[in-house]
Amino acid sequence: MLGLELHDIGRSFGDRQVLHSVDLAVAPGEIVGIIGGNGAGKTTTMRLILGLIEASEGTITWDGEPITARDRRAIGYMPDERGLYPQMSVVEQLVHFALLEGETITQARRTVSELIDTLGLTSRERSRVQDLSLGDQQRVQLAVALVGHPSLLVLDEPFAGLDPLAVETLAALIRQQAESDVGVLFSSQQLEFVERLCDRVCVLDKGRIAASGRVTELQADSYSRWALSFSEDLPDLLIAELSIIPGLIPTAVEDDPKSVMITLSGRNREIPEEVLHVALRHGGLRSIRCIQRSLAEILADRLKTGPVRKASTVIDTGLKVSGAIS
Ligand SMILES: Nc1ncnc2c1ncn2[C@@H]1O[C@H](COP(=O)(O)OP(=O)(O)OP(=O)(O)O)[C@@H](O)[C@H]1O
Repeated sequence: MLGLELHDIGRSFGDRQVLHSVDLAVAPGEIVGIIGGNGAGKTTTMRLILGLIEASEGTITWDGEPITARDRRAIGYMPDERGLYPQMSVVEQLVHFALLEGETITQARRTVSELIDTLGLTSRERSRVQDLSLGDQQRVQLAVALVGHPSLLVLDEPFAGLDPLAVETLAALIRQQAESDVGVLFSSQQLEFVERLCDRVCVLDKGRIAASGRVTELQADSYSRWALSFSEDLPDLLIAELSIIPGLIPTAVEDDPKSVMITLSGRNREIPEEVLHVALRHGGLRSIRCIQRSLAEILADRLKTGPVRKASTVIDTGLKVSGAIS
C-alpha cells in the first residue's frame, strides 16, 4: 500500500522558497486532493513528482524506495497548460501518445479504442480537438494521461472551467480509475470537489501544508449544532433560559430573529431534553434542524488559530494542523 510519498520536500526558485517541508502520500487506489489558492505550490509539487524539476530538500519515494525515472513512467500526468494538438483528431492524438509510450501500432490502436470507449468519446473520435467542448477536451486530456496504463494519475486542476455535467463525468472517471487501484492526485482551488471525491486532502498555503488528513477526519466536526425555529421573534429571555442548561451554548441567529442555534460540544450529540422542554413551554416551535457544516467552514474555523508553525501538530480528531490559511 505504499505508492508515492513525499517527505519533507522544499523547493526554492533563486532565493525564494516556494515549498516548505511538504509531506504527502498517495497509495494505490486512493484519491488525494491538493487544495490551495493561486501560487500555493500545487503545480510545483506535481512537477517535482513528475521529475520535471528537482526538489531543493527532502525525498520522494515510490513503494518505499527513492523514485526512479522508470517509476515515473508509471505516472499519467494532466498538466494545467494541457498540451493537446488542436488540429489532430481524437484518435490520431491518442494513437500518437500511445506510440510515444512504446506501444506497437496494433497495441496502440487497441489501447486507444478501449480508452475512447471508457471515456465516452466514441461519437467524437474523428473530431479535431479544437472542435470539442471543453468537457470533451478534458476527457481527451485524461485519455492522454491514461494511455500508458499508469498506476498513478497526477491531474493539475482537472475541473477548472468545466460545467457541472462535465464535472460529474470527470469525477466518475476518476472514481473508476481509483476502483481499479490507480492512485489519483489532483489539485483544485475549490474545496467542494476535494470534499466530494477524495479520501485524503492536503491544504497548501503559501507553500506550506496548512492541514492534511482523511476527509472523514477533517469533516468530523467536534461540535453538534441544532437550529430551532419559532413562529415569532424570540425574546432574550428564551436564550437566557437556554443558557442555564449545562453543556450547551445558545446563540441568536444573524438575520433570523425567529431562530436560536444550540451548540453542543462533541459530535453527533442529540439535542438535550431540557432544550425541548424550554422550547415547548415557550410555544410556537416550528422546526428543529441539525446543522452540518461544510469542510470549508470547518477548516477555516480550525485554521484560524495562530501563526504558521513549522512542525505539524495533531489536534483532537487526528487532523494535522500546522498553520493558518488566509
Ligand atoms: N519556474 C519558476 N520560477 C520562479 N518561480 C516559480 C516557478 N514556478 C513556480 N514559481 C513560483 O512558485 C510559487 C508556486 O507556484 P505554483 O505554480 O506551484 O502554484 P499553484 O498553487 O499551482 O498556483 P496556480 O493555481 O496559480 O497555478 C508561485 O509563487 C510561483 O510564482
